Amino acid sequence: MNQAIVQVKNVKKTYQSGDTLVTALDSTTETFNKGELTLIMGPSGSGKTTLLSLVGCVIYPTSGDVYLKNLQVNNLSENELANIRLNTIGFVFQQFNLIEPLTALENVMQPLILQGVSNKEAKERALIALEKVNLLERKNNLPKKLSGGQKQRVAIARALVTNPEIILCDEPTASLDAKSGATIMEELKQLSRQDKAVIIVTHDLRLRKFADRIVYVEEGKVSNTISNEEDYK
Ligand SMILES: Nc1ncnc2c1ncn2[C@@H]1O[C@H](COP(=O)(O)OP(=O)(O)OP(=O)(O)O)[C@@H](O)[C@H]1O
Repeated sequence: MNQAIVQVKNVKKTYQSGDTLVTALDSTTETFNKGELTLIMGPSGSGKTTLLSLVGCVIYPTSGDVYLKNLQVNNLSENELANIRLNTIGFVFQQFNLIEPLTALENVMQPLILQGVSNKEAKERALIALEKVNLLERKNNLPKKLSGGQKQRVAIARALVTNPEIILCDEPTASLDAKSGATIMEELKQLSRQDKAVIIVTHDLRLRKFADRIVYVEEGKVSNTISNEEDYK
């Protein structure tokens, strides 16, 4: 049975935008499980990235609670949250966010160096992560010498090199052609099968067939959650 790893309970997030208070997310309760690939879908501006940011301990809720492995995290300090992010969560973004002057290998080593792992061990583990995404032969390339799909695979290797239990992705396939996007999704699906929670914000309807569960967000609220048995397969 899949085990709950992140729970948001009755969370609300508002932003002050000039004179207006924007409610990005309201009255939202949702559980995310290990061993599952979950998509967060919904119209533009509906609150998807806000939900992902709360799950990723990147922002604090205005009200409500966030639990990560049964630890209430919304009362923790910025530093404590930074530690949780470094040790428990891997992030993958649409724009890859690779460091341009560093090679693929050095990019993947970065989270480990931040964790205080020795250079030698960081290199060994980064090579294993690059191998997992079939990119070992490109290890010495700078990002500008990689295709979009290859850059995203480096970003995935960087996200998984610390062996995080949660992998969060914001539009990971949006900059990619259909074939590279499908490869990335296969790799993310495989990671979910290694007992990780993989949570992906996307507009791309084609990704539904990879999902175990789809959480639909509309106007700042979860409108529907579908367990993806046979619906889209
Ligand atoms: N830092 C911010 N300051 C002010 N308003 C914000 C901020 N971040 C998000 N919002 C607003 O909150 C609402 C939800 O934004 P969010 O980015 O979560 O939506 P989304 O569903 O991810 O949108 P998209 O699909 O277009 O990326 C929007 O109205 C947005 O303008």
